Amino acid sequence: MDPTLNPTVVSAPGKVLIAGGYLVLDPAYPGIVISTSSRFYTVIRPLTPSTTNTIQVRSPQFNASTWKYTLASDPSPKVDAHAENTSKNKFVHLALQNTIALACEVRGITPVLDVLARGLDIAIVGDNDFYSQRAQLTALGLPRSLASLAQIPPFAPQNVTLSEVHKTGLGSSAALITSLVSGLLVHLGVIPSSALLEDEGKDRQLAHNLAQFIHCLAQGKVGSGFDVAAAVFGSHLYTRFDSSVIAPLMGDDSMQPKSLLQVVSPDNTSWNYRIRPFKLPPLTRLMLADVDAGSDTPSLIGKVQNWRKAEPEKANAVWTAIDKLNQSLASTLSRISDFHSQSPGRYASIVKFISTLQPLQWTADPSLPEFETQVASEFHEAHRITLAIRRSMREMGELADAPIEPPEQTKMLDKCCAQAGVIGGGVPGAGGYDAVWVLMCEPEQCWPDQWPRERIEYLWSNYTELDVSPLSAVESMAKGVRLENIDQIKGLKEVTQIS
Ligand SMILES: Nc1ncnc2c1ncn2[C@@H]1O[C@H](COP(=O)(O)OP(=O)(O)OP(=O)(O)O)[C@@H](O)[C@H]1O
Ligand SMILES: C[C@@](O)(CCOP(=O)(O)O)CC(=O)O
Repeated sequence: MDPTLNPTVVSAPGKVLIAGGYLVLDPAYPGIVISTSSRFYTVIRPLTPSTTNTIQVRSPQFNASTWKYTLASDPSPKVDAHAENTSKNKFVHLALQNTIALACEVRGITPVLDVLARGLDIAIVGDNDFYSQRAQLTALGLPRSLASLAQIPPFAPQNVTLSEVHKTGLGSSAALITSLVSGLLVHLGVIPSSALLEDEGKDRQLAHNLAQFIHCLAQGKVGSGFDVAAAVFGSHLYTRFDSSVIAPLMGDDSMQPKSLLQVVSPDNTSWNYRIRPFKLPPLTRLMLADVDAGSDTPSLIGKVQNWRKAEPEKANAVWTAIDKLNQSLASTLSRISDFHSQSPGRYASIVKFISTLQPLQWTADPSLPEFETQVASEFHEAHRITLAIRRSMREMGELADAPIEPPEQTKMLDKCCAQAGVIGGGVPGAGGYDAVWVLMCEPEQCWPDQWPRERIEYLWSNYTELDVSPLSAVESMAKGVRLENIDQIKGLKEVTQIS
């Protein structure tokens, strides 16, 4: 098969941290991270016309976004950006440099040079959700609704450069790095393509460790890493790794690590992150919105860290209490999923029943049979815990003088969480004014205008105190990074073909 027609295509999902913001920076506390159906795609083919050792990277959704590089291999593999590139892309450059260096270490330089003999064309695109679609919707004269988002063509051009784009907080850089690094690992023969069809295994861990390190290097800091972990493994309960594992590669000579493999190897026991299985309960739906106010995440993190240093005892007490709630949320949602496994039919009918009732009424009917009462009570418990988490996060915000859930967001979230069929909601990740998440029942059928998601859409589109725009993402059922067939992803072939 002609590799130009049959490119290597790898996708990786975005993320939403629904519980554990700030706490997850400390290995003592896990976070609940949900991976999204919105993904980044990397498409790798030989370059036409073929140019030995040249790598062309294109982001066709953006203006002036093509970067060219040359691989020099003497004395060791080095990727140099062409002087005529009109901008730099540190994330892409570091991903190329380090993934190629690893491939040379694992396979030897000759097989890698063989793959690069015709040069490489790499196209990178992200689903529309990663970038705000407000301007597109306005230009098309469409209201801000899920139906309108479905009318925007896939991988729509943003008509700006990458540095000007308005991101929505789904973790574009982590998904981009994960899909690019994993795509290269497959294309250069470091891992077999079948590795990305399985959910677990050492090759997936290798992709994680390498992507995690490159993402830290590109960001110039080591965060908790939950975004890269979600891009690789899908939704899960995340406990962070100790940053000392990548310290040897984070110094000044980081472009030329001595033995990259030794550090990123899945056999390196210093990688101590923990990934515990988790997914949202069946017949529920996560809805996300981009709030056009914006917050500076590093400044929020700085304030929380300063407060923790200044008042360690109080901070530990607050964090212990929040962690207890976060863990109860995870176990309550998992118990709800177990009820579904026990009796999918009865589970479906109780979800339909509570979808039209406000949380207060879920457990009020004494005539419900025991199983249905138990399921409804667990849903109510999840509702109660999400409210308690929000209260505690607000308390932390007040103590640290950081607007983690600012009053405007509280007002809107309270309205969302009081709707019939809504389980809970919050400000994802570091919080602030950027975004909100809401979890609701999504029954198999419903009377017209009775879907919880329609109520939330209606509320958001008529909300005047904040500028709220829904995203189309739901939870990714396909877990983390995966191999794709270009013909099965709508619009991908057209947007990535070489013009
Ligand atoms: N489509 C793309 N093509 C190439 N590089 C991209 C693309 N999207 C993002 N990037 C890279 O990722 C960088 C943005 O990373 P940054 O860490 O600022 O975003 P982020 O925090 O992941 O954003 P968000 O969570 O809001 O999506 C860009 O400067 C660019 O280098
Ligand atoms: C505050 C923090 O815990 C979460 C930030 O999440 P987000 O980028 O706002 O989705 C930082 C981190 O985990 O790296």
